[in-house]
Amino acid sequence: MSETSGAFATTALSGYELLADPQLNKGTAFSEAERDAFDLHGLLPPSVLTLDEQVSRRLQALRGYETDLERYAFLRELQDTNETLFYALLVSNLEELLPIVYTPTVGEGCQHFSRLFRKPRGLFLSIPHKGRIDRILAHPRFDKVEAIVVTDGERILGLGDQGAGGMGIPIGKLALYTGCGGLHPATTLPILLDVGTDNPDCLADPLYIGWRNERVRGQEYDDFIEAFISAVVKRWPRVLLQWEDFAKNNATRMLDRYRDRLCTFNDDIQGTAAVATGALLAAINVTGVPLTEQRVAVLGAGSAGCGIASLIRAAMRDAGLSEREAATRFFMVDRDGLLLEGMTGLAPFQLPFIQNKQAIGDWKLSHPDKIGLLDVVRNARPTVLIGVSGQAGAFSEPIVRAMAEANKRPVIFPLSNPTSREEATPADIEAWTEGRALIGVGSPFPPITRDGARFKVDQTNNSYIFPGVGLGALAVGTSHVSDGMFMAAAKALASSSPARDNPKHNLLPPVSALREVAESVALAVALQAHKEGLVTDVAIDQIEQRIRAKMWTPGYIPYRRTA
Ligand SMILES: O=C([O-])CC(=O)C(=O)O
Ligand SMILES: [Mg+2]
Repeated sequence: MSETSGAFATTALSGYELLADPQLNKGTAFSEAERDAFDLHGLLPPSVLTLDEQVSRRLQALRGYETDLERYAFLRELQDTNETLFYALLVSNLEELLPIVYTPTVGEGCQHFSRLFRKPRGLFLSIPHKGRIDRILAHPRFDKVEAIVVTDGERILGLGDQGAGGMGIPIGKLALYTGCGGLHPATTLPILLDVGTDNPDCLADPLYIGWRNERVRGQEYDDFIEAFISAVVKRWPRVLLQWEDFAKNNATRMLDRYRDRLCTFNDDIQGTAAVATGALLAAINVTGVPLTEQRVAVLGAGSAGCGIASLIRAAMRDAGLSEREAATRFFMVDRDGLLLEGMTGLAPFQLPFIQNKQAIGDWKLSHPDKIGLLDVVRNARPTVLIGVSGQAGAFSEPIVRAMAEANKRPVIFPLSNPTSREEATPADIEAWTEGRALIGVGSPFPPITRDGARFKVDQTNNSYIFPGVGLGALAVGTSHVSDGMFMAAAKALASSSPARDNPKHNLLPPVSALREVAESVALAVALQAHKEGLVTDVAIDQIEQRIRAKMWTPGYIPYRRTA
């Protein structure tokens, strides 16, 4: 184990052991003095490089690969070899590397996880080892853990059940916690809860690395989650735990069950809601249509879709709409069409957003028994269309054209991930709306041409929110993560919108500015937590300083050897 004290760190590791520790390894950047002290001569080539030199060497190697999956594997290997270098490379090339470390390539990384697995990172907690969770968490390696991202791999992006391969997602999310939110890598821990998989390809794959079993459900599943959360809270009482890519019913159930017990949130429900709400608030500056006059159609009425609707509804109430009136502004479309009064099989979290039959009594319908998105757009004339359905192409030309007919500046956010699952491409939306739409996409796309110039479409991804929420929550040690904190995050994002100064500019800051975005989101979130009484031991005038102090910038510090 190592100890850091300001200008230097001490460790008892030496030789190969030191080089094999990704948190301590500096590779060719170990100085002559360190090579003397830690018996590294001969194990390293003689030339001593700087971190900058290492970064440019790695960048060159990275660019030489043919596919993004190869680049993903290269970066994962680097992360498991030398974390400081990995983060120095990431932070100085966010725009280029985020699509590899994170969405969309991380999705492929999950699909190929069993092939790519090299070294252990994070924890795999599986049903057969339920009785051992305490012992596994007890390892001193995890003493510094403050932030956990956990998945059970059942709904990985829009790619469905990836079983243990889902581990790629917590690893990728935490890379952003450090790269954008500045949390020290030693404080982060990715966890995969291996409760089996119902993906037949995984089950049939002789090289599948997960627990080869159908998914455990019902009471046994709930008991396992309970054992996990109890062990986590016992080991790290103040930990921040982010739920990621759980299937819709479990996502909402677990959030409801545990949000009062620890400092926790669900990124797909709350993070996605905050980025969508922030981008919508920014769009209002451009369209001039106030929140109180917005109507919102959402394709995909799962936990993410209903999370978005909840936060926008809360913003509408803040803007002066009554609870009742605000509730009528949402048109949620799922597999069986528009969520409507009298439908059976609705989940509790969908109930606040069902339309009543009277309200749609005069609609002209092409399919009265199942009201699809096109009928919704033609009749309800929404001002905003959001997709979290995972269905590529679901925003068809007639649907997008109907949005353009109903609105001078339609707001269209196909947010499904990865790129292959997006409801429409920015280029198509641009063409079908004669360039009038305000577009936000979940995954990165190549720039479109607008007014004769290249225009980068906003990646309206929860990466604009969760690193800042985590940073803000941890910097002030908030006991819980409230809905108000996500509203504060959304508003902070909207207030950093480049479109505020010029309506032709983007709704969101560029990906290259995600570190600054995280810092301002963190400040808003921490101030809100303070206002809600969720912070007990940090004075309000210390908050900004706490956040800054918590942000680690990747760099090497000298080592001294202990016995
Ligand atoms: O990971 C992302 O890019 C956004 C997200 O949470 C999801 O799609 O599940
Ligand atoms: Mg997710």
